[in-house]
This record gives sequence, structure tokens and C-alpha cells, in this order.
Amino acid sequence: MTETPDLAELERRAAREQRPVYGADAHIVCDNLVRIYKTDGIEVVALQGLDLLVGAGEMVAIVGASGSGKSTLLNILSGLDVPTAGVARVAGADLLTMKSRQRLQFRRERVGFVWQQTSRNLLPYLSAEQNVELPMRFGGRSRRARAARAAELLDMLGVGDCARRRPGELSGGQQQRIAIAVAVACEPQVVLADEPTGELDTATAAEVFDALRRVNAELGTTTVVVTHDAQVSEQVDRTVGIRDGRTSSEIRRRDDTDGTRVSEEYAVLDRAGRVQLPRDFTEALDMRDRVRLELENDHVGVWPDRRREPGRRRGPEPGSGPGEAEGEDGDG
Ligand SMILES: Nc1ncnc2c1ncn2[C@@H]1O[C@H](COP(=O)(O)OP(=O)(O)OP(=O)(O)O)[C@@H](O)[C@H]1O
Repeated sequence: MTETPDLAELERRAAREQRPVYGADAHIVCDNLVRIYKTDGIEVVALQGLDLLVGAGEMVAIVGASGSGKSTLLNILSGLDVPTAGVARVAGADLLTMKSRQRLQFRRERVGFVWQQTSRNLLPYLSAEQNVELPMRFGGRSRRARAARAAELLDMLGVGDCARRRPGELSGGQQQRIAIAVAVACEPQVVLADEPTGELDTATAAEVFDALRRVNAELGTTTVVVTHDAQVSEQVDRTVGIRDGRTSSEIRRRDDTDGTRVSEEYAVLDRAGRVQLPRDFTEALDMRDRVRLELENDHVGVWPDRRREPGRRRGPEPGSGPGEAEGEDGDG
């Protein structure tokens, strides 16, 4: 007969099983993040249990179809919007429980933003250097220190020669590089950019993205960039895909020992064990409603449900060795 464990035994077991807190080391933590908009009695679930971890100093691109929830996510991370449920922590600040004063302080000190519309980033009646100096006025720096930092940042971003010009006298790309200088003027720990290259041609977009990468590398700011631009997102080591308000896939890139760029696609596995297969994978194998799974030594095989409709495309037979895992076309 098995003995019922007493309270002390249960506590010992709980202590043994205690796992580290999700995202304990991460600089940005979204855990089961939910945002529901309610307008005229209609509910739109913009984020439905999104998980995301970004390490300190990391640069991540967020991609996804229109309406997938990218801007909603960025608005929450920037403290502009409050999530309906879940956990959102940025640079140690809890974005769900924060009071309005703390929120203001968070927005002034810990995060910098770059928006798509240049008019949202810069004041049109101030010169480039005055725009960069403006946020530093709240930080109590001397006038000389503000001017020195503005000059240093504009030089670093390749727009030192534009210091005296107003936004209307500058190209879109120059304006966005100045916007990046404004975003990092108060030495925030995190930079958030929502389609910063959306209004620019390809060559100028690459220059602006390069400026963001320079800031990330030289100042060490954790950087999250929402972008539609695949060419732009390829320049970062990690691209996170959002689908229907959830993180669905990740592409990680690294330089191999021989210098070639290697890129690998991952699916996000959440703590409930859910994996969202990429749409092109499910469509390629006509996977719908239900898939068959098999646990192997070092991977899990996923097959379309053959019994669903006899005669349709089939996946590979179980046990046909490594390579049978998700995404392999089983028609061979
Ligand atoms: N203020 C709002 N009120 C109601 N619904 C909203 C609001 N903002 C966004 N939504 C809805 O939430 C969903 C996610 O929108 P969001 O703007 O985050 O998507 P997105 O991925 O940034 O899209 P895009 O690439 O077109 O900017 C959409 O269905 C959108 O219509």
C-alpha cells in the first residue's frame, strides 16, 4: 500500500521540482501575453498568449502578416498600452502593475522608440541637434553635456553634418537616423522600433537598419524592430515570426567557421508543449485538423492524418529514420 505523503514531504518534493522562473535572465519577458480590444461590444483578440524572451544586448526582428499583432506587442513593450493578461517585463519593469507615474518614468528613462512616421519622431520646428537634446532636458544634464552627447550621437549615426538642419530639410533616411539618435539620447536600456524603414526605399532602409545595428553593437542596447522588410530582417541574428497574436517561428542566423552565413528555422515550443507548424509546411503536406506523432530517440515525427481522406498525399512511414520530422515532404 502506498503511503500518503505528509506536508513536509510535499514541500520537499515541490522544492526539488522547482524550476527557474520563466525568463529570469531575459531583458524582455512576455509570458502568455494577452491583449483584447473591445470596440462597440466587439472583442478583438490581438495577442493570444504570446511568449517572447529577449536577452540583454540582443537585437531581434519581429515579422508577421498585417494584423498579426506586431504593433500591439510593441505598444505594450513601450508602455503605451496595457495588456489584458499575462506577464510583460522590460528592463526589470512590470508593465501590468505599473502606476502611471512609474510608466512615465519608464518611458523617459528605460526605453527609446523609433516610429515609422518621421513626423512622429521629430519636432519639425527644431534642428536635428535640438531634437536630440530635447529628451535630455528631463534628465538634468548640463547644456554643454547635452550638446556634446547630441554631437557624438549624430556623428556616430553618420548625420553629423545635418546637425543644424530641420527635419523638412532632410531626406527620409537622414530623419530616421536622427530619430535613432533621439531614441538613445537618454541612454535607454531598450530601443523599440516599429517599421522604422517602412517609408524608405531599399537602399535607404538598409542604411537606417545599419544605424540601428551600430547602436545595438556600440551602445549595447537591447533592440526590438518590427519590420515587413525581409531583406532588413535578414541582417539580424534572430527573427521572430508572429502569427495570430502568438510567436510562431524563429530564424536564427550565425556565421559558420568558414565564414558562410547559416540560417536555421525553429518553431516556438511553449510551456504547455504547443508548437505552431509553419503554414507552408502544413500546406505542403496537406496537414489539417489532426496530425500523427511519433517520439523517436532524438526527434518527434509529425505526419498528416492518412485516415482522414484515403488516397490523399501521404507523409513518410514512421521509423524511416532521421529527416522524417516536421517539414520533410513525404511524397518520395
Ligand atoms: N485600437 C484598436 N482597437 C481595436 N482593434 C485593434 C486596435 N489596434 C489593433 N487592433 C486589432 O488587433 C489586431 C492586431 O493589430 P496590430 O496593429 O497589432 O497588427 P500588426 O501586425 O501590427 O499589423 P500591421 O502590420 O498591418 O501594422 C488586428 O486585428 C487589429 O485590427
